[in-house]
Amino acid sequence: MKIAKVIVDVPAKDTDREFDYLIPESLLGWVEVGSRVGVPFGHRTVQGFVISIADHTNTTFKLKPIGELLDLVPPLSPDLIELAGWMSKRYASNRILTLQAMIPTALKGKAKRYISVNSETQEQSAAESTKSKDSSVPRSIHKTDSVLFDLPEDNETFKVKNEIIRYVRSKEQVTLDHLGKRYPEDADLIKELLRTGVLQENQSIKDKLQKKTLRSIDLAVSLEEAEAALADFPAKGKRQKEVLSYLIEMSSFLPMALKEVLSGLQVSAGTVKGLEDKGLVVLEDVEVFRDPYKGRHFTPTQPLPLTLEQQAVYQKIVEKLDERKQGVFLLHGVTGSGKTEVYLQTIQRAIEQDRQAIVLVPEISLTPQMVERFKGRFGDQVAVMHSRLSGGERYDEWRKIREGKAKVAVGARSAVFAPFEHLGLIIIDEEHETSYKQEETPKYHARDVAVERARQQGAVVILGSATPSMESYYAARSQSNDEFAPVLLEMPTRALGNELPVVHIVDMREELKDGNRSMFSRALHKGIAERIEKGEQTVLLLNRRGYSTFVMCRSCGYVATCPECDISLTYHQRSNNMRCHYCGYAEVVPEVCPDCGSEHIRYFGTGTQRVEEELAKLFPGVRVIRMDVDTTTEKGSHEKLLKAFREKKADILLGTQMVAKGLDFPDVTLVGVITADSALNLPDFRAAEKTFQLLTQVAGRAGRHQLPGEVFVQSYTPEHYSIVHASKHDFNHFIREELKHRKILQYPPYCRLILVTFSHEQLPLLVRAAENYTRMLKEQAGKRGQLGSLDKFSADALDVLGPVASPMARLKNRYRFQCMVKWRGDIDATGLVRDIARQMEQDFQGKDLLISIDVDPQMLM
Ligand SMILES: Nc1ncnc2c1ncn2[C@@H]1O[C@H](COP(=O)(O)OP(=O)(O)OP(=O)(O)O)[C@@H](O)[C@H]1O
Ligand SMILES: [Zn+2]
Ligand SMILES: [Zn+2]
Repeated sequence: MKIAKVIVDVPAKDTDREFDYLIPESLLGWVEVGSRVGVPFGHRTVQGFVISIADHTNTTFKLKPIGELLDLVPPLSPDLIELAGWMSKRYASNRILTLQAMIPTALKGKAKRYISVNSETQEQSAAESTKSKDSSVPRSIHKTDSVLFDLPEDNETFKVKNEIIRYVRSKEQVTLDHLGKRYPEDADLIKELLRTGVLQENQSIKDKLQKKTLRSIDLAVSLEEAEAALADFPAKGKRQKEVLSYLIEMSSFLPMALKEVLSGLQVSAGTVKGLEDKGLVVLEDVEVFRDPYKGRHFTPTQPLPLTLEQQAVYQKIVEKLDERKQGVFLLHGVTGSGKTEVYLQTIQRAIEQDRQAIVLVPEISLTPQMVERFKGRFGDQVAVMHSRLSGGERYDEWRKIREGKAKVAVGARSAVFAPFEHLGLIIIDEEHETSYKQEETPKYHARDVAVERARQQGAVVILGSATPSMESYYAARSQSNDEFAPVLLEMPTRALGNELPVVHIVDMREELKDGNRSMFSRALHKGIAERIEKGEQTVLLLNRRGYSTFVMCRSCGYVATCPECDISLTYHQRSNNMRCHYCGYAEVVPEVCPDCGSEHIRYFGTGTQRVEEELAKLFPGVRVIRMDVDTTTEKGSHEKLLKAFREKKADILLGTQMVAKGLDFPDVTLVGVITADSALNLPDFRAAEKTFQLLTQVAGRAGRHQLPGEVFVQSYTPEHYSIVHASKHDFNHFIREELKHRKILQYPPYCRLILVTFSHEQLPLLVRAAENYTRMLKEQAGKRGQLGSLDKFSADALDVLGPVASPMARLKNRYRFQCMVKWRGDIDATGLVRDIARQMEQDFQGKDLLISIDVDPQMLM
């Protein structure tokens, strides 16, 4: 009797455990660790994952059998199952949600799957056998029948394989179930055919794969013809002429959404219809979801001879790869130092060892430029996984990996789960990026998952950045008792030998004093004007993240902060006060600056749109591309905008932090940061770190090629150490100072955090629950002798701040409160926090209290 231990898809506390099911005779040999199955649960059938197989059960009930097997090849491998167990524990998350996070959405639904013969492999294997097999073996004449027909039929295995293939081909759509039943004895053969890709699983997920279209407008004639038509446009058609001229101007973005043109120019559909009647434009429904890489040609690249710095780093990594043991490296290389080339060549080595590699990049920098560098070197062996692919596209890429056709997976956070069987290398580019932390359950950090996965598989991890996170750098430097603390590798100069750009800090208080109330300082204004004249390009950064605003004095730069937590107080319009989001401290907004007495004190925040308007006023006729959440919602728009900028269709690229990363444009010689303060004053203990990173990254966009670069950073607090050190490209001094602050206030890396958020529809009940929780947590920790403030140098300690109202105090009709747990040492803080949460949820059962736990949170707002 074989028993499968199954985690079922019923995300609730009391179902978050293993359930035993009998493996029925017909599925013996098919159900494996990692299989997805349908099992009876109460009165219904639910999905589940097999996490282990045993010979006996401890249950006294009569076991129910597994109902069906959902995939012939298990979507998860045993090592991923193990990883999921580790994740649930570390992040206090439901096991089913953790397992589901590892597979593409397409596999989560009730998709209908069937088997077919893979037409590609069909020809391939036929060709291969032609090459290798001895000529006396008869070959089939019919191409369709050619698979494996070259193999001697006296071999029983091949006979059966051929029969299975013939059978599948004879049917339109054979379901998995059907095939399994028909060949009950030959599970292994079918599996092998699937694994080698001779047979493939297809699925029809109707709702997910439906194509979406968008009503779009395009020129119906060539650009020249359109320009000619514009020149002698009848005087009556002023509106039509406007539209035509706009389309000509935007020609590199065509086709574009019709509604964008209508609302942008404030014209009616009739006007556009007029142009259509004249045969100048066409309206059509354009498919919105398209494979962004389909049909694209990637120019093949060859490995570059490495610079001395690259060579030294490469050597160290390869030595570790050759040992086939876990190794973690922190590659600290300045912007333009050629980290990517190091990635490419170490991947090459992993491939030569017959192992595979994962490259994680932040979603936002997963641009074609980035993809191109990997596809250019490794061609079709690269699978790309990111959220902008449609469900079907993502499933296809995933399958390429599962079937062993891809050797390199490039993707955002979740690509860390790419189902490779012999993983050699995991690279995390821009390792300091907060987007590696998933904000929904399971709230995992891809960096930590990568390190754990590498431990399991004896693989190497490279954490690359020009501005490593405090956590990674501190771990590398202290080489603590943690045996997996990363080894620090440094590349302090640019690969092409050019200098890092000169960074000027502009004191905006001085501007105000001299009567300049504009958001552009005189220096930046002049810089932009010069670039426009010379035909060079400018990147302008306006960091405006989230909804948070703070109160600042424009005369002296004073910002109200919490006396306890040293983070900026957040302005609340409704109550006209300012609050601390860590501990709950509040005060009213002062009328005059407490520091200098000026009246120029108020809440602060500017949008990109306002900057754009101001640019148009200051530089008539200037061509600006604005890149922010509003202009990049549509798929591919991000890329289109960057392409246009690269082709020099604009003088200025203006945007939020998306313009800061990974761009490599030769003609960008000026970078301006409109106000560094909006990053510096986020209510987050990482604000200074984020500011330093952002300034360093964006400065790194200037002067990367022949032309030298120049950077202007505008600020009301120009003496702040994050700004001063960023302007000198001085990571070491910055980190020293930042660590000092962290140590005094006891923030990571000197302790770890857990954010616990409570939500409920009724406020009084919620407050009571949050208070109870905090009290219970303190009591429990006290009992264990762990409660204590962290500044008393105890090795093991736990402290609780709050509860306070969350920054987003109400969401979807639910009130939210939170408390922050700071802890350090060998104690199982996560377990404690989780156990009390479960206990409380149980006590409040039916009252709909939700408690969410975020271990090592990145977003504290
Ligand atoms: N060994 C080399 N020989 C010649 N050129 C190189 C070499 N290595 C890198 N380069 C070039 O140097 C430039 C910068 O390299 P790359 O973009 O990889 O730097 P990076 O460290 O990833 O920078 P960033 O952190 O700013 O993204 C690129 O144009 C790249 O082609
Ligand atoms: Zn002031
Ligand atoms: Zn506080």
